[in-house]
Amino acid sequence: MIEVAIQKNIKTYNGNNQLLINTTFATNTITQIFGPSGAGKTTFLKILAGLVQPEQGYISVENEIWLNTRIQINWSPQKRQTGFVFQDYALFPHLTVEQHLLFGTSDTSYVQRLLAIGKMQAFYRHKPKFLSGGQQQRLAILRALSTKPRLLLLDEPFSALDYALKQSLLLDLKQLFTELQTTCLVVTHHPLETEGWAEHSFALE
Ligand SMILES: Nc1ncnc2c1ncn2[C@@H]1O[C@H](COP(=O)(O)OP(=O)(O)OP(=O)(O)O)[C@@H](O)[C@H]1O
Repeated sequence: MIEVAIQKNIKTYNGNNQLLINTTFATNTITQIFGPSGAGKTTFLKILAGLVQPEQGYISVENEIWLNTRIQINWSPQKRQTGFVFQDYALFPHLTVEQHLLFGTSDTSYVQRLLAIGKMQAFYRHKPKFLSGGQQQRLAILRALSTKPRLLLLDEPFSALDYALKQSLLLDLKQLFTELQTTCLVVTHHPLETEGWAEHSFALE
């Protein structure tokens, strides 16, 4: 189980606001997170990854305490080892597709498997600027999986994919998550897109 209780001041165009989240997530499952634009979905994922600090908070993952501001526990992003797919992908411009994946693992057969899951075998030597938007998005997902993360945080990860590609990717990802025992939190503007795939939903008001 993942337990979260956080309070974060967020700056909006019409002043300051508070992001208050107090909930639990089941591990080894997929939870979709939705809510209106500006509600704090991206900020929440970044807090879980350790990239943004809340004013007060507690995060535990399977009884490991990642954050407890009351007693100054705050694991670094490196120690939390989450996989993260950013909305803007954050790819490395100078690395090829294959090098992106080898950055996270030295297991070359796993790299081949990831390339197959993303239908990226033909592009393994390409750098990001020679990839389409959908190919870049798939690479961002594969890179996040290259480290076999326990917790995978996806921020609008399927927005650039066509229907057929998305369906086959969703199936393959679910199989991989089961094997790796990965817990996945996925932010989406289109809950219908991941309905049926995600086992749980969480609404951020
Ligand atoms: N590190 C930060 N510290 C304080 N406020 C922040 C920080 N990062 C973002 N914000 C503010 O928090 C609010 C929520 O932003 P966020 O990107 O998390 O929303 P969102 O729900 O993901 O939105 P969208 O659906 O449009 O992507 C915004 O008003 C933003 O300006």
